[in-house]
Amino acid sequence: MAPPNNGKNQLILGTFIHSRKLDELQYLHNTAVCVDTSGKIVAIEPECDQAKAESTLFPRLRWSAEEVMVTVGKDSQFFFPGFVDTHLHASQYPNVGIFGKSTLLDWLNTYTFPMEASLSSLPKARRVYTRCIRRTLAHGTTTAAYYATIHVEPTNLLADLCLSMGQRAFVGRVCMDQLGPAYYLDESPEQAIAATRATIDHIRGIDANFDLVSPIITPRFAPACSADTMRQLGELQRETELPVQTHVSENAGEIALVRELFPDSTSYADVYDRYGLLGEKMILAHAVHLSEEEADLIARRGAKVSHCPCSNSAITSGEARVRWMLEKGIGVGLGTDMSGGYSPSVLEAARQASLVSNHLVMPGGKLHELPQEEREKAKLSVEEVLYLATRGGAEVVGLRDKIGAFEVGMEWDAQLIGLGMVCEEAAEDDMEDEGNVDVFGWEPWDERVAKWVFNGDDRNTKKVWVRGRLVHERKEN
Ligand SMILES: O=c1[nH]c(=O)c2nc[nH]c2[nH]1
Repeated sequence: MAPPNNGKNQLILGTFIHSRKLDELQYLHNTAVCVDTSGKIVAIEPECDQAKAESTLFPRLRWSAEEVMVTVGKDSQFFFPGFVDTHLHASQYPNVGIFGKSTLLDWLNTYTFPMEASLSSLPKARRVYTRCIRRTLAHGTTTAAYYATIHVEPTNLLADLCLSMGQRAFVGRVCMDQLGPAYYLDESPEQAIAATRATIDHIRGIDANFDLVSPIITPRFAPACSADTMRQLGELQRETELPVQTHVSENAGEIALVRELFPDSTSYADVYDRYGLLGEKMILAHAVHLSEEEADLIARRGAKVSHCPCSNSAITSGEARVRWMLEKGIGVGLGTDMSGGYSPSVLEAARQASLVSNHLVMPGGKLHELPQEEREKAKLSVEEVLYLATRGGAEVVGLRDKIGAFEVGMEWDAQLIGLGMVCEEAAEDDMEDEGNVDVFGWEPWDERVAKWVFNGDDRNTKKVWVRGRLVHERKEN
C-alpha cells in the first residue's frame, strides 16, 4: 500500500468544525492540526499560526520544518471531517436518478438486478466502480460501506480500486440465493459462502489488517437468502468477527413477504437475530417501519441503522423515525443508498434527513398527533444531521475511535469546504463558480454551516484526505 501522504508530516492551519456531540458543533478558529506520516492527528493547538507551530509544536513532535507539508485554509474555508456513507450500492451507480414511480420490489426487478448482473463484465465493473469512487470522494465521502454484486472478481476489483484510490471502504460481496431472477442468483448456500470467503481472502491479501479496506458480510436482505445461507453467514460472522450489512423493514410489501417466508419470526429484525446475525457489528439499512419491539431488539443487540432518506423518498418507502431510534440508544448514520437514493452526496442525505424529519410532524405525518413539544423534538437540526453524517456514521461502521471528528489519536479523514464569499465591491458579473452558497461575511459561523448544508454541493468540496493522503482536489475552471 502507498504510504499515506508521500511519507510527510503535515501542518494544517485554519478553521476546523466538527461535532462535539449530537447537537453541538465545535468551531476551532486559527487552529493548527498536526498529522503524522501514518495519517494520525498528533496535535491540535487553538490560536496557533505557522510560526508558533514551528516554535512550539514541532520541537515537541521532533519534526523539522523543512520536512513538513503545510496546508492553509482561507478565511472563507473550513475543514470538516470526511463523510461516512453507511449504505450504498457501488454496482447501482449507473442507475442513479432512474427509478420512475417504482417501489422496492418492482424497482429491484426492473432496474437493479439487470444492472448488477451486467457487472459480471470486469471492464464494465472497472468503469462503473472507478467513477463511483471518484464521484463519492469528490463529494467528501471518505468512508463508504459498499455493496458490490454476487460476482467475486468484480467485487475484489472494487476493493482494489478503493485501496488504490485511497477511499476507506467496507466491500461486500452480495449473497442472494433466492428471489432474484435465475440469471442473477447464487447457486447454493455453499457457493454463496465460498464466494464470500474468496472476497474476504482477497481483501486480506491486499490490506492484511483491513486498515483501509475491509470485507463485510452481505446477506442482501432476508427475502433473498435461504435459511441455510443465513445460518452459514451467521457462523462465518462468529468465526471472522467481520461486520455485516443488510436491509430491514424498508417497504410494506417487503415486510409482508418476510412475514410469509419466515412465519416463525416475530419481526423482520428477529429473522436476522435467529441466525445470529443481529449484533453490534451489523448495519441495518432503512429501518423505516420498525415496530416498537423490533426497535427494542435492535437496541438490545447493539445493531446500528443506516438512515437513507433520499432513497426512502425516491422509491416511496416511507419516513424513518430517527429521533425515536436515537432515544432507544440505537446508533444511526446516513446512507445515500445509491441507486435507491438518487444522489452520491452525503450532504444531500443530511439535508433530506432534516426535511424528512419535518415531514414526520406535518399534518398527515406519522408523528403529527404527538404533543407540540414532542413534535419539535422529532425534527433534526443542522448540527444533528451533520453529526449523523460524520460521528454517527463512524459509530455505525465500528470506527468511532478512528474517524468522524478531529481529536488527537484519530486519523485525518477530512474535507476542506470553501464557500463563495461575496466581497463588498462584487458586481453581478464577477460571480465565481463557488457553487450555490453565497456568504456575505456578516453571517456567524453556524449560519454559514447551515447555508452549506442546504445549498452546498461538490463545488464547495475543495480537497479531501483519507488517512492523511490527499485523495481529491477540485480543479477550478
Ligand atoms: O434500497 C434497497 N436497495 C437494494 O438494492 C435492495 N436489495 C434488497 N433491498 C434493497 N433495498
